[in-house]
Amino acid sequence: MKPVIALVGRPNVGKSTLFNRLTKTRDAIVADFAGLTRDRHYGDGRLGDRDFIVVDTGGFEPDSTTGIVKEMAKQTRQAVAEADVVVFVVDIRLGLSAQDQDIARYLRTANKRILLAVNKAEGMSDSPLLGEFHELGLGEPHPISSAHGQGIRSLLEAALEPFDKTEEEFGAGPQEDGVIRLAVAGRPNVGKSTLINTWLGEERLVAFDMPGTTRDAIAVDFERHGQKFKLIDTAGLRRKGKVFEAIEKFSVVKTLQAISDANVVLLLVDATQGVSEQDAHIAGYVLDSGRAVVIAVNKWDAIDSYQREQLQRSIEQRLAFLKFAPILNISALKRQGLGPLWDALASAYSSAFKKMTTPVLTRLIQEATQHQTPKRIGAFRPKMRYAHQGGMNPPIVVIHGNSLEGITDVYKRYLEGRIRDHYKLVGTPLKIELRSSKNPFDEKGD
Ligand SMILES: Nc1nc2c(ncn2[C@@H]2O[C@H](COP(=O)(O)OP(=O)(O)OP(=O)(O)O)[C@@H](O)[C@H]2O)c(=O)[nH]1
Ligand SMILES: Nc1nc2c(ncn2[C@@H]2O[C@H](COP(=O)(O)OP(=O)(O)OP(=O)(O)O)[C@@H](O)[C@H]2O)c(=O)[nH]1
Repeated sequence: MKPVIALVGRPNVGKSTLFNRLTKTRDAIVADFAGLTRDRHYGDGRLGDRDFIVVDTGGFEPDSTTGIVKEMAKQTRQAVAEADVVVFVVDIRLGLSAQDQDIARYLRTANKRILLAVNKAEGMSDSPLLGEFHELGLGEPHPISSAHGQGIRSLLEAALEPFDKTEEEFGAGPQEDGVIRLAVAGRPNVGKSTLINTWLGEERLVAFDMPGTTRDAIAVDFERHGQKFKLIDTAGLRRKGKVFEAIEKFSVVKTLQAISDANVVLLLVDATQGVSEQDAHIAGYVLDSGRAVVIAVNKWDAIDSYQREQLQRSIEQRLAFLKFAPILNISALKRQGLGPLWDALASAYSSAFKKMTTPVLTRLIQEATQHQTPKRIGAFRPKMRYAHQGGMNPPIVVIHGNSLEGITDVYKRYLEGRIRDHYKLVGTPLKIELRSSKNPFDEKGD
């Protein structure tokens, strides 16, 4: 599982700036789409080949007892509880404050790995001002400048140090071993546990590991018609373990971790509620992850035909950015639509791991160009030469050529459509990467 880093500190010390710096290195699979709501409090980060999740918290005032401030403190506590590492951010220009002392006192009791980041320290890495932060009793202060990107790498290295190298901690990444790693995501009450209990009542349960610690995900292995599945970290089953009774019902962190450990995500939407803001958020995380997706509208039995029509339209609109995902209507309670759902999950998995050869991909892009030439931008017309597969789950197609920076998003989508049609890809995003030869003059004339 990806380690989780929570950023904590009083308002205005630069947490959001640090968050943006830690998360912007990851390139999102697609650009902005209408309807895609991104949550600025959770993001994916990467250091070398190590992935992690960053959680930004509102300004933290541990003793506040009222209104919105109290709510912020509650969310911060949850973020700390779910984190593997807490980065406590302070401001060197304002110096150590009583509030910092309060936060430090709270953090020392939280029983977590804590790193102290002294922000706004550009050009001050040797400053004697750093010394006073030792008082917090949280170890060596790390001088950083979030705004200027100084000291960030060594802070991250220290943060991720306990997770070094063990592949398990970072998730083995997408694997194709015939076992479909499946995460069921959806907001509380959508019917996750009903669906899972229905499945597990009907299919052959192979193994069920109760987690030993909060870091372990629950994984349930089962088989259907000879196809092996591994169900990852399901909220409904978690409820039965008495160890976890105190955990919030819905956790973004757990959802993000489960999504990144999965090959295929089943996104459940509640037919009686429509697509909520929270559904759109979860869908946004799924999109960013690059995982295969199937959308199932549960409780289909509970709405009438007029509502069904309305709902279908609103799903198509609000989740338009997941239009590669098939949408199925099911009733977990009445056991309806479950056969087609299995088929959709299996097709999404095989699409995500589709093998695409260089000759076929190259032929596809050549045919696409013959059919519709990319527009000339400036002096050069983009010229695609060949394409090969660069990854799976999601499938990545890398196209090589000249002046490819001139290829527009519209043209990219056109190429994507042609590749999708040829390979009959359903339920998986497809990523296209363009690599231009450095100097178009070098190959002029051919
Ligand atoms: N000089 C300097 N200023 C910084 C640095 N990082 C952030 N700032 C500035 O500090 C101010 C607060 O930054 P934010 O990132 O919004 O702080 P925050 O802790 O997220 O604040 P809240 O959203 O109120 O919790 C902004 O004006 C930033 O430009 C830094 O490394 N150096
Ligand atoms: N009509 C109808 N009700 C359903 C269906 N599936 C679940 N429900 C009901 O929806 C409610 C919530 O179901 P749960 O399975 O507990 O939902 P959950 O997503 O696991 O909820 P949390 O555990 O709170 O995250 C229960 O009252 C279920 O009986 C369905 O297909 N049709």
